[in-house]
Amino acid sequence: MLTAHAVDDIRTAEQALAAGLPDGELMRRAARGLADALDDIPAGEVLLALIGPGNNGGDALYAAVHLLDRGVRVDLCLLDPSTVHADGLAAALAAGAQVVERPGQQRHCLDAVFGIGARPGLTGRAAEWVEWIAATGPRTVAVDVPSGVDVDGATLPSTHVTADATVTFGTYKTALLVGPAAGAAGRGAAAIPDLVDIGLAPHLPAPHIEAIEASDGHLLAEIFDWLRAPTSHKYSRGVLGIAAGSTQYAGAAHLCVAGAQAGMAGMVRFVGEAELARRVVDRAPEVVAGRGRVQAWVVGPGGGDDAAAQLAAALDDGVPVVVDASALQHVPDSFDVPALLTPHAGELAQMLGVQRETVEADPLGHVTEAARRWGVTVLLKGARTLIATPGRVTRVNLTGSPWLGTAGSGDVLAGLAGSLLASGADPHDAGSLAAFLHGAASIRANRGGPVTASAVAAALPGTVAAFHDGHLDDVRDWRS
Ligand SMILES: NC(=O)C1=CN([C@@H]2O[C@H](COP(=O)(O)OP(=O)(O)OC[C@H]3O[C@@H](n4cnc5c(N)ncnc54)[C@H](OP(=O)(O)O)[C@@H]3O)[C@@H](O)[C@H]2O)[C@@H](O)CC1
Ligand SMILES: Nc1ncnc2c1ncn2[C@@H]1O[C@H](COP(=O)(O)OP(=O)(O)O)[C@@H](O)[C@H]1O
Repeated sequence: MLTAHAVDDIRTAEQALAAGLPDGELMRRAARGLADALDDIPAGEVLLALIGPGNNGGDALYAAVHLLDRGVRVDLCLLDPSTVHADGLAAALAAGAQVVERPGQQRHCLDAVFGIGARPGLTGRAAEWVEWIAATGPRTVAVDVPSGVDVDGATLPSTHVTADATVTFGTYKTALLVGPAAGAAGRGAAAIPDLVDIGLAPHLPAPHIEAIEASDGHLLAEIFDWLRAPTSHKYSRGVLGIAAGSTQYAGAAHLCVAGAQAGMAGMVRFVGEAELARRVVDRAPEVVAGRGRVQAWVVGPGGGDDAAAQLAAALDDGVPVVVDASALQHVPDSFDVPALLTPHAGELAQMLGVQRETVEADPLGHVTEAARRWGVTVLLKGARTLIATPGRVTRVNLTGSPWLGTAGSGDVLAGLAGSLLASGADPHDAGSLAAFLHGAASIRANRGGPVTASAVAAALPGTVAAFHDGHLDDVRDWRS
C-alpha cells in the first residue's frame, strides 16, 4: 500500500525522528535525495532554484551544493532575502551559486518556494514566478510539493506551480496522490512523485490516504477466505444479484454482468425485464435469470424507471448492495445494510445538491462528506477515483488512464465491485480493489490507447490472476 500522511502528523513524526539525530541531519538527507533525483541535469546546464522562506528552500539550497559539485550551474531567486534559510544560502553561495534578481533563460527550474508549511495559493513575486514557468516552460521539479497547492485538501487554488516532477520526502502528501492537486505534481512517468527515504516511517501514525499497488496481490487471499480453501464451491464464493439495464441502456446489463463474471463471485443472477434477461443469458449462458438467494446486489447501471423499486427490493434482501447510476437518485437517508455508492462527480453533485464543478474542485472533501452523510462507502469515480468510508483510511486509485473514461466503463466497474462484495469483501475493500483492477485491466487491454468497456471486462480475468500471483506490471496512470 502506498500511503500519504497529513501535514500535522508529518511534523510530529519529523520532530520525533530529528530528536535522535544530529542537528540538520534530516535536511541533509532530504537535500542528498533531491540532488540524486536531479542527476539527469547535465553538467554545464543552468538550474534556476526558486527559494522561499522556510525549510523547503533550505532543502534546495543544500541540494544546490551537490549539484554545483558535479558541474551544474545554479542561479537562485530569493522570495525574501531577509527570511531565507541563512546557513543553506551561505553554503550554496560558497559552492558557487549566484543570486539573480529575476528568472531569465534557464531551462531547468527547482520549485522550492513553499513545502508543507504552505498556505494554499501564491501571490506577489511567487505568482510572477508561476507566470514565468508557464510562459517559458523550463523543466520544473517541485521540492516536496508543488508550491501553492492545498497540501492536505488536494484542491488547486488559481495560482500554483505545475511541475513536471516532484521529489518528496519521508512519505507522500495527500496533494501528491489526490486530484485535482495531484495533476500539478508531475506528468507521464513522473505522475507519481519520487519518494526519498529520510527514515521517517517508524515515527508515522496511520495514514491520511492510501493506494493499492501492483504488489498488494496478497490482499486477495487475505480478504477472500475461499481463495485459500480448495473445497470452495460456487455458493461459498458467493452469488451476486444484478438489477441493471433497460430498454434504452440494454448494453449496461451485459457490461455489468461481464464485470461481475471477472470478479470473485461463484454465480451471477440477473433480474430484469424478460426480453433483456433472455438476451443477457444468450450472451452469458452462465448467468441465471430471476430472483433467488444472493450474497450481494448491484442496482442501477443503465437502469430505467424501475430503479427505485429495484433498489427497495434489494435493500429488503438484507445483503450488501452496490448502488450505481440511476439508483443513486433513490438512496435512502440511511442504510441498514453495508452499501457501496458509486457516483461520478455529476451524480454526487446531484446527491449533495451542489454543482458538478464544486465536486470536481474538491473531490476529497465531497466524497468524505457523502460517506459521513449516508454512513456508508462512497466511491467517487474520476481520474483519481476515491473510496471513502467512515472510520477507514480513504483510498485513492492510481491505475488506469483517461482512455478508461469511455461509455459503459462504469457498468463494468459496478459489476466487478458487486462480485467482490458478494464474495466476502467489505464495501471499502470491494470498491478500492474493483477500481484498482478495473484501471489495471484498461492498461493491460491497450496501454496508451483507446479501450472499450468490453475490452476492459475481457482483460479483467488475466489482471486478477496477475495481481493475485504478484506478476502485475506497473499499471499506474502514466498520462502525458
Ligand atoms: N517534514 C519533514 O519531515 C522534513 C521537511 N523538510 C522540508 O521542510 C519543508 C517544510 O518547511 P517549513 O515548515 O519551513 O515550511 P515551508 O513550506 O518551507 O515554508 C513555510 C513558510 O512559508 C510561508 N508561507 C507559506 N505559505 C505561504 C503563502 N501562500 N504565501 C506566502 N507565504 C507563505 C509561511 O508563513 P506563515 O504561514 O508562517 O505566515 C512560512 O514562513 C518540507 O516541505 C520539506 O521540504 C526536509 O528538510 C526534511 C524533512
Ligand atoms: N481521466 C480518467 N482517468 C482514469 N479513469 C477515468 C478517467 N475518466 C473516467 N475514468 C474512469 O472511467 C469510468 C467511467 O465510469 P462512468 O462515468 O460511470 O461511465 P459510464 O456511465 O459510461 O459507465 C470510471 O471508473 C472512472 O473512474
